[in-house]
Amino acid sequence: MSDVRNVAVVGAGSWGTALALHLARKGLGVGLWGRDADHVRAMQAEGRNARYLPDVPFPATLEATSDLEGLVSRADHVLLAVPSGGFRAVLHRIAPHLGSGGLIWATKGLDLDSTRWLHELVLEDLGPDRPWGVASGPSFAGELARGLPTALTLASPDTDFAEEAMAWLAGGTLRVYTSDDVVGVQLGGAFKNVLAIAAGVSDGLGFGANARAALITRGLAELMRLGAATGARTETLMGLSGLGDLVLTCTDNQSRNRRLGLALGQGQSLEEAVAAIGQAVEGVSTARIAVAKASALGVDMPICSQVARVLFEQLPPTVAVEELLSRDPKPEF
Ligand SMILES: NC(=O)C1=CN([C@@H]2O[C@H](COP(=O)(O)OP(=O)(O)OC[C@H]3O[C@@H](n4cnc5c(N)ncnc54)[C@H](OP(=O)(O)O)[C@@H]3O)[C@@H](O)[C@H]2O)C=CC1
Ligand SMILES: O=C(CO)COP(=O)(O)O
Repeated sequence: MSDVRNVAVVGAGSWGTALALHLARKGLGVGLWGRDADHVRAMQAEGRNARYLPDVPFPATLEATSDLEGLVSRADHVLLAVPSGGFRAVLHRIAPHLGSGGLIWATKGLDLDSTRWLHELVLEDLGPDRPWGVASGPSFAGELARGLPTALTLASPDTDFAEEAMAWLAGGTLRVYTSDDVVGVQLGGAFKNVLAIAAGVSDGLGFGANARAALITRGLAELMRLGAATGARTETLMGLSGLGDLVLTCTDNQSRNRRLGLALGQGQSLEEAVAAIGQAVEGVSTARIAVAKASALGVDMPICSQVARVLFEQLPPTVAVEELLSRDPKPEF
């Protein structure tokens, strides 16, 4: 039984709100920070997050706030759920105000400017003594928010902290597994978004189930090669935060990354598609990072590279697929 009573959830989008709802339903006191004061006032007045999860009312134990510094200074632990593009700035902002507890983030992505893993930013800002961990896995916000069964992996270099965090995060319909493979868990969560765009493009072009399954498995091969070059463990990439999340987001239209790909495959521009989705589509910036990592590490990532060319070089999706199919023959592994 955990003695954690108060958790600060930073980021009042879909995922932060879903996690906050889950924790509040477990009986924890949860403060949910949103950056937009008008949005926070609306959540306080309506007792729900009409912008991101309109159908799920807040329990009495969940309070929205725009006082970030006050919230994190009072919390036993902090759960960060902002998009990767805002991670660094929010981390800088909260670092001087954290209480004595740990930091967990549920962001999927890397730092675009530096292409560094988020745990490297955390170590730089919070130093070696602050316990931290990253939570990732196949988890659509709407499903967790509605109390549907979900499983995540929580990775931390500190095994005791991972077990403690698991105790207050898990329960009800959320099962949490621990891991110490912090690179593997971040790698799967981030780069599957690029592959979900690829699967969406394929389906948007009207290609069939064969093509989708090929993209998922050859995409997994790209994750494995990147993992081998960065120290991730194969079993992590075959687990919830790798294959689990890859299959989820490549096959279900709740995925915003897959929906972006569908729209591109059906002829929409990147700008039109991102605007229509209106929420974080992390695979766009992660596609740039994939190209940078593949080149810096000498890793072959043809699907991720073609996604980046479709996104940023106006390569027509049909040509991207033709080029993938006409690559030189080679052994599967
Ligand atoms: N949604 C999901 O099912 C899941 C999402 N994730 C991950 O969680 C992270 C957050 O995504 P999600 O909640 O879905 O995104 P949403 O688009 O639903 O919400 C984004 C939230 O972050 C805020 N925000 C946007 N940019 C910044 C910034 N620069 N600084 C501070 N806050 C910012 C937005 O504020 P505003 O409303 O004012 O724009 C909004 O509250 C992503 O990394 C995503 O991959 C992980 C698992 C599941
Ligand atoms: O990461 C997610 C589910 O695990 C959410 O995927 P999207 O960001 O593509 O919606």
